[in-house]
Amino acid sequence: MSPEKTPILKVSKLVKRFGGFHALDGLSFHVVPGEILGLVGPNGSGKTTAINVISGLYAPDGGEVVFDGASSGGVASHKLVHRGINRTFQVPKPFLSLTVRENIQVALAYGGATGAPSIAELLEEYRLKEVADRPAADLNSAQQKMLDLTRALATRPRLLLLDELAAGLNPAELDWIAGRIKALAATGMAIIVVEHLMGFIEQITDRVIVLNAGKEIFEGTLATAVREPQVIEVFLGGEHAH
Ligand SMILES: Nc1ncnc2c1ncn2[C@@H]1O[C@H](COP(=O)(O)OP(=O)(O)OP(=O)(O)O)[C@@H](O)[C@H]1O
Repeated sequence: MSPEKTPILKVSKLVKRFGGFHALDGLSFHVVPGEILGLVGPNGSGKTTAINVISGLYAPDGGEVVFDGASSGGVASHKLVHRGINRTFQVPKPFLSLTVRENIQVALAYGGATGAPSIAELLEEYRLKEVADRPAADLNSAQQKMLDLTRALATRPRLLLLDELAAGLNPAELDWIAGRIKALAATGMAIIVVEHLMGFIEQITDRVIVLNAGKEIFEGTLATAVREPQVIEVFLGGEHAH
């Protein structure tokens, strides 16, 4: 990460409520181009909600999201895709009856991004070539995750949000996808990773934000985070999100 770079995303005092419950309670952070930022924290601490607000799935109830110098909070997902934000889902939802190739074709057409990778490149790079002409319904869960990633990449995001992409992958697959994610960041893409697998987070992130109850309780490297008493307490069940 180059600290002198201008952030591509700035989140300030973000609030998201569900009824009276504050899933995000004044969250602030930024990410710069080429950086891989980890969002970690116990179950229910607000990680996926943060991704959902930044990607336009939910409008914030307070605070500000600024992407590439313009306010983006409350802007619909499809508009944000065209502005350069895309994401993967904890549970991918491909068009099950379409083939893998057709799913990627739909994303390429939808994104309409100049300089987007080709279908052939995406199939090759994300190990989907062998299953290209099979319906997405036939894929195993690791392949579904890769299809979801290629769908996002087909729109050529400048900010990519990865929500538990690594969950369910075996150690060899984890190493391989860590390399792919680092290669994407090396092209200048900003990447936010939500993940429970700490080894994986340590391997790929430049910096982490630790969340608890919708607030940041730590910002820095994971190696430092795991020595912070407040972080340890939260993970071991002291002052917990629930
Ligand atoms: N659509 C929703 N309606 C009501 N409550 C919600 C909704 N989405 C999230 N929540 C609540 O907000 C809190 C934060 O959820 P969120 O999914 O962001 O946590 P998380 O840190 O991603 O957790 P996990 O690690 O388990 O995925 C939880 O208590 C959750 O139940």
